[in-house]
Formats: sequence, structure tokens, C-alpha cells
Amino acid sequence: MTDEPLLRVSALSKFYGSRVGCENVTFDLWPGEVLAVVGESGSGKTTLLNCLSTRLLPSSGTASYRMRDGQFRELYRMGEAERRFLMRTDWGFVHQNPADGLRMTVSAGANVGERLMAVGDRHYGKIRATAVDWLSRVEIDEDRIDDEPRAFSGGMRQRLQIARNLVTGPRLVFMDEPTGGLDVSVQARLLDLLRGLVTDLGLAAIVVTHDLAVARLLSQRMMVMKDGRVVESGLTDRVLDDPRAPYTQLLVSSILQV
Ligand SMILES: Nc1ncnc2c1ncn2[C@@H]1O[C@H](COP(=O)(O)OP(=O)(O)OP(=O)(O)O)[C@@H](O)[C@H]1O
Repeated sequence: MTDEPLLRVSALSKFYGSRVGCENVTFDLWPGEVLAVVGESGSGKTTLLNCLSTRLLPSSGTASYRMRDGQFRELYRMGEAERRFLMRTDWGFVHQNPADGLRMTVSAGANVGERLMAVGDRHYGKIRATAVDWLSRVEIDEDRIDDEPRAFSGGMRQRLQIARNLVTGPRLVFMDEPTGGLDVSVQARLLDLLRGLVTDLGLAAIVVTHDLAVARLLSQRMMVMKDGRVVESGLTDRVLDDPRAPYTQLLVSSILQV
């Protein structure tokens, strides 16, 4: 661990015309830390995630990322080429719908291998061996390596998307409802797998979820959003066991009643 954050976000806001997407969001993310962003539909989670991952330009505010050389760079002032390089080498993005993060008409092995080629690997044998290794880490049998993800179940597709994102050794991974849309039993297994990988690799992650159980299992810290604003933030166990904002209390009690 270093004594400097990986990401520094200050007074970030995004407006869609007069509508608030997210407003005045400030936080630091530390290396190896998992931050969950929770809130009901329309609270601004996806807007925030898209701004942080530079898919969307905020209306105001700053976000600085500590590059591998230790220097902080302002994300919204980066050139397109540098931003793309960062996204390819140092970041991952796991979409809720695996089809958004995979190439559905190339093999599972190629989905993983092409990410290695994108960062300069050229040795075919090594790429294939790494792909096999990563497929096994996400519990996909080696004999499925030549199958296209269209032939996979939802859970397998999501595990493949995770392998594709982690194979290049990113330092920060953005996840948008990574277990959304899956059966409950498949969700539990995927969450276990994700938790293991994040811990083993010492990954930092920002996980958007409306599911407090996902936040509890994956994150050390969480932010609760409502109407685009952060209404509460803190260590996940503290926020869930002793929520202070009335909205968080409502959110937590509504889950407990289920
Ligand atoms: N492209 C857009 N144009 C206009 N308004 C938008 C756009 N995207 C989001 N919004 C609005 O911004 C607000 C925050 O939406 P956002 O999708 O970020 O919330 P969310 O918490 O991620 O919701 P969900 O869980 O349903 O995805 C909402 O009022 C939404 O209607």
C-alpha cells in the first residue's frame, strides 16, 4: 500500500440539460480498495461510473488518477490516445450485460487473448497458455476455449467478461451491476469468485449495485446515492450496521424486511 490514493475525485457533477445526473461527488479511492456505489434506480450511480471511467464527460469537477509512474493525471484533460491506452492497460470495465463487454462472435480464448495482444503480447503459445489459465481461474473448462460466448450461459459469459478484463493486470476495475440479471444461485457463485480474484490480485474497484448484499460481500467502503447526491459514505459494515442518513436507514430496513 502507498500513502497516496489511486483516484481523487472532487466536486464531480453531471447534468443532462436541467436534470441532475450526479452532483458534487467527492471521494478518494485507495489502491486495493473496493468501493460500492449503491442507491435506487435513477440515483445517479451509472452516471457517476461513466464519468469516472471517462465514458462520459462531467459538467464540472475533477478526477485525478495516479499513473504507474506515480504521477497524478487529470482524467478529463487527457488526450484521446492516452485515455484509450489507460483504459486498455490499467483499467477494466465489467458491464452488467456481458454482451456489452465481450465479442460474441469470436471464441472465448480469443476474447481473452486479444486483450493481451492489445497490450503488445505477440507470442501465440504464451497468449493461448495465459488464456487457458484465465479461463480456469474463472471456472471455464479448457475444452470450451474455442466456443463462442453465444454458446455460453449467462453466468459463464459474465465469468468470461471478468477474465477478459483481468488478464492484462489492471489496477482499477469499474463494475456496473456485475451480478445483475443472473439467477440468485449463479450470483452467489460469481460473487464468491469475484471476491477471491479482487483479493488475490489486490485490485481497486468501483462497483455500482442496487443490491446491498453485493456491497456487503465485495466492498470495504460504500457511498449511498439519492437524487444524484451522496447522502452517506463510510466503511461498508458501519453503513449497513449503523446507517445514519434517514434514506440509508430506509434502504437497509427495507432489505431486512424482505
Ligand atoms: N442520457 C441521459 N439523458 C438525460 N437524462 C439522463 C441520461 N442518463 C441518465 N439520465 C438521468 O440522470 C439521472 C441518474 O440516472 P442514472 O442512470 O445515472 O441512475 P442509476 O442510479 O444508475 O439508475 P439505474 O440503476 O436505473 O441504472 C436520472 O434522473 C436519469 O433519468
